[in-house]
Amino acid sequence: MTTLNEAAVGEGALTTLRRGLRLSPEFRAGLAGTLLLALLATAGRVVVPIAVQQTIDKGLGGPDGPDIGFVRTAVLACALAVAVTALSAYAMNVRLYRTTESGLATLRIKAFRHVHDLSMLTQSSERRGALVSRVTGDVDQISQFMQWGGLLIIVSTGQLVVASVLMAVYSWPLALLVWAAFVPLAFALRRFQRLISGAYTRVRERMGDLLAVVSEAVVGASVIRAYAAEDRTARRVDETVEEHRRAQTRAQGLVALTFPSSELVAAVATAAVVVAGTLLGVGGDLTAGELVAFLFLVTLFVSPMQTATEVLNEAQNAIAGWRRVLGVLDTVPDVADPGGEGEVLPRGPIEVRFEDVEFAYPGGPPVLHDVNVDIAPRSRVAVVGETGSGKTTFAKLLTRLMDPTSGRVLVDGVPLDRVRFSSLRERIVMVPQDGFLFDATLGDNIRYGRPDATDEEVLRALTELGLGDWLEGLPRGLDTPVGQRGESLSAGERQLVALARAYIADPDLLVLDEATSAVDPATEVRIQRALDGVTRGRTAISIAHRLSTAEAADEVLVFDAGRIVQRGPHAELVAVPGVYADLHASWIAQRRI
Ligand SMILES: Nc1ncnc2c1ncn2[C@@H]1O[C@H](COP(=O)(O)OP(=O)(O)OP(=O)(O)O)[C@@H](O)[C@H]1O
Repeated sequence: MTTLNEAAVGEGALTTLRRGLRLSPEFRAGLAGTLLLALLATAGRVVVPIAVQQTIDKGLGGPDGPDIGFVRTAVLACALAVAVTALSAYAMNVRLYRTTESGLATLRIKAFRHVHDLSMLTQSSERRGALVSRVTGDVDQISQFMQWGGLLIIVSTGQLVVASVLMAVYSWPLALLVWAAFVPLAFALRRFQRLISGAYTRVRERMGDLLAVVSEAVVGASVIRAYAAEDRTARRVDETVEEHRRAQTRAQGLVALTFPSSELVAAVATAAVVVAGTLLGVGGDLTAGELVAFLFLVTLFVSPMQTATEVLNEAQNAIAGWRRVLGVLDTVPDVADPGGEGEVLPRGPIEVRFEDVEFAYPGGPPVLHDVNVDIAPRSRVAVVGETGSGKTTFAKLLTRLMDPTSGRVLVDGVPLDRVRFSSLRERIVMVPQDGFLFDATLGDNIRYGRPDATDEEVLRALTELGLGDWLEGLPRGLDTPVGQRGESLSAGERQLVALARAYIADPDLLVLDEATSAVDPATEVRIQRALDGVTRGRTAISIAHRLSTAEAADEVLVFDAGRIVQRGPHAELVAVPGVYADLHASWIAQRRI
């Protein structure tokens, strides 16, 4: 399996919501308490209309004239209710923020760990940045809904129900009038909501385009300058900014339409209530207090309607976010750690064996065929071949960055997929062509190979690799910052750091993908010296791009179109016509250039 599992995309919104909520148990913890507070906060709002009605009808318009004592009691009760409402709303929000933040933190950690567990193959087949956005952007979308929208749906529904019931209690004909006015609005809002959701999907797509164009322009700045393509690039950036602006304006225009339409319906409903209420009042079916209270209730009834579109939108976004996060979590890692049940390799130089190994990248043709090879412990092997012949694929299978399509890879007689990851990563280390450096000091980057190494150990390692003089030449020694991706160092120096990092990790099998970048003669000598030091005494398999590595190796494996076509020491191979002799000839020719 290489791409992320998208099964969640096809499932219903409620199933996604249920599965999403289950991922963060914190959301459920204390939910009953939060709901109780929400209920209090909602109930408190209807106290004011009731108090106003009682004050008008009984306090001011009572049969014996105004009753100041009653008014005072009503006002005090009202103030108390408002205070309880405010406190409940505060407590509810605090609880809500706490539970959602810890729930989302759990979700982020789960998603991030899982991304980490996915094989290199799955990771690299995803669009760059898409995996990161699933852990960040998508979780943020869920966060907005959980902190605001989710509860608002509950509170608003509660408010709608309570307001409706009270309106019906005061006067059911007036209540019917209000509902009749709002039914068409509810349908219109549903339609609006679909349009808005579509418009915001386009805004997000345009935003994605914009980010891609801008980041490409920043990352590729030197190429853009070299080809004097500033104007072309600026035009492309301008166009994507303009498209994003247009999409955003359209979406906001639609949102802006929803508010006046509900305002308009609310005004019509209020006017109708005033006219019909007055007529009912004249007929003796409604008191002045009841009419005023009813008007308050209409306001309470309207506000959930006004926020409904936005809340529904948030809900849709959150469900889309959960679907994408679930897509990550549903993807089963194809290179799985056998964990505690797996085997731990004993220390000592490793023997490697490939048995009938075939490999094809997903959806592609086979790129390794019938690879059978034994590599003795402590031997230095050079892997050579034309570009695309399968050397890197061979190295990735050897370090279990992926598993063979068929056949087995064994280390010290144990199938690689039976070895615990912790043991595997400790015993087998790969130095990739571009040994990624982190934005930290030189010392920290070397220590990445063994975090508990002291400065003395790092210094000793550098000296043993013959790099003491290089270090002395650096102004701040081990404290020299290497910059982002190590860009403050030269390409050759970055290779030296990568070698020192591997050396300090002290593996028993070293897999090296030699860098192809040309370096100055002094650095070349240092790299050569460091390479000798780092491979000495261990099994070392190098994808060789330099003649010297092949010459120094105990054995050379020659790959051609995914097969090992020749193997043996350099001197033997170079003496017979074949792929190696041709390769050797081209190396020699290059040297002369
Ligand atoms: N991630 C991938 N997805 C699909 N095909 C791939 C992938 N990586 C490599 N290939 C294909 O597999 C074949 C072998 O590639 P590989 O990288 O192993 O060759 P190589 O000998 O290491 O080449 P080079 O010396 O240029 O690094 C090539 O045909 C390549 O196109």
